[in-house]
Amino acid sequence: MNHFQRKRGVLHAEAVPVEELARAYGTPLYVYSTATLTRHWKVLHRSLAGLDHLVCYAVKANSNLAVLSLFARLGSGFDIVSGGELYRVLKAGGHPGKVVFSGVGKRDDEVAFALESGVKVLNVESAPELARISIVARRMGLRAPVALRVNPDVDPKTHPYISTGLSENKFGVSVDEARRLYALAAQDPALEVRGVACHIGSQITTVRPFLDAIARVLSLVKDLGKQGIRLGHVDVGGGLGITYADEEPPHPDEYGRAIKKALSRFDGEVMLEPGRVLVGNAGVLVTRVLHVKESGRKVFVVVDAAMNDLVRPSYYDAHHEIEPAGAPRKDAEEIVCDVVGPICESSDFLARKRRMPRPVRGDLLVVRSAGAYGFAMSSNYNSRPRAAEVLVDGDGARLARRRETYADLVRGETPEPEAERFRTPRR
Ligand SMILES: Cc1ncc(COP(=O)(O)O)c(C=O)c1O
Ligand SMILES: N[C@@H](CCCC[NH3+])C(=O)O
Repeated sequence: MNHFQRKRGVLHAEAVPVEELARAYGTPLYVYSTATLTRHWKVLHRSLAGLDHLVCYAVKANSNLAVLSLFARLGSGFDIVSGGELYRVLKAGGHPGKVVFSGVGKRDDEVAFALESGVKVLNVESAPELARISIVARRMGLRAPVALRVNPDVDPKTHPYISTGLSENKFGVSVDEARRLYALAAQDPALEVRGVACHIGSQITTVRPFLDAIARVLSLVKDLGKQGIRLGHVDVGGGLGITYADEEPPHPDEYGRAIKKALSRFDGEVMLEPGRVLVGNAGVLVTRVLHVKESGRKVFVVVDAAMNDLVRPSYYDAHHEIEPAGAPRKDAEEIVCDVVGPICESSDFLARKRRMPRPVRGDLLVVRSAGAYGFAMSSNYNSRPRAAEVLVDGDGARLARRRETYADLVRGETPEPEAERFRTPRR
């Protein structure tokens, strides 16, 4: 369920017509719904009721401060993959004790920042990383709370770029290696073994791969218990898919209940790292039509949003529904077109071979399901300032991040006289 619905033919974000938001904030524009974000988080949280659990929202999906602060107020934890994400979570009022730090490569300064902030746990993805974290913690006179991210070698049947739980992927350690590393970590005074984590991929549309992964993780937990290594939590990662077109992923409630059942006998805390399922359908990208260009037999609808604003179609050939924000024009002919941006790459498209009523210059189009990995993956390519983001709440909206200005684009590019100069040390 999301709160982007048509009323009298006009698309609304909650009670606000999207056209009004575009007039007020300009395009391209990301619009998020507070009601949808809240509802999604609560549904997942409640589906695990009765189980000691923590929902750690995966910040990478949408790291807007207003979104993070909304989740923080709901009591959410956070899954981060960089020092920058930790900084954002803290700025947004997130509790460091509910933060899990994932990722295959953490710099020493990022590990130190996490340890001094008091994060809940660092998910460790290799033997050298475990050794390095131990060194940093020892230097700081601290014990680092760690979990190993196990790669359970199950096929999540998703796009290869976002599959992470196969042995050929760079993520995590095998179950066998985990056994060896837990034994090492348990002996290391600079490390405190807290739990185990796994994350098998993203946009997964059946429960089965999650359950297979959990079964493997639980068998590891049992074996370690026999060796006297008790794990206090199991983190099942994120990855639950959403409907972009005709996918039929399990409802978050069904997914939550399945996880709860699979882990009902586990005596400890269960953690989740959902990203897309919480924010994906809570956001849209609004863009204005610049031209309708006919070229031979092809029709290109040229809009003011581009691959720098939403890279998913170019990058994964991902499908996003696109529809007019206003009431459909009665006399408009149906066309098959490519919806493209102004960037000089042929891969700059938001949709290809898409059937829609022929728009005219100035019309607003809404790209659906853009709340996850939308703005978060945007860039300044072609020196395009990044779009504004607004958070709608009932019949109002507030700016969650202002549109970048041209000045923002060159900020940090120091003019020559003050430029920091690097000198090679004298030999
Ligand atoms: C370690 C980790 N946790 C959580 C997530 C969130 O995934 P999703 O947005 O598919 O829920 C990801 C991204 O796939 C991830 O790499
Ligand atoms: N960026 C991907 C998801 C990656 C998940 C991160 N581990 C997407 O847009 O679908």
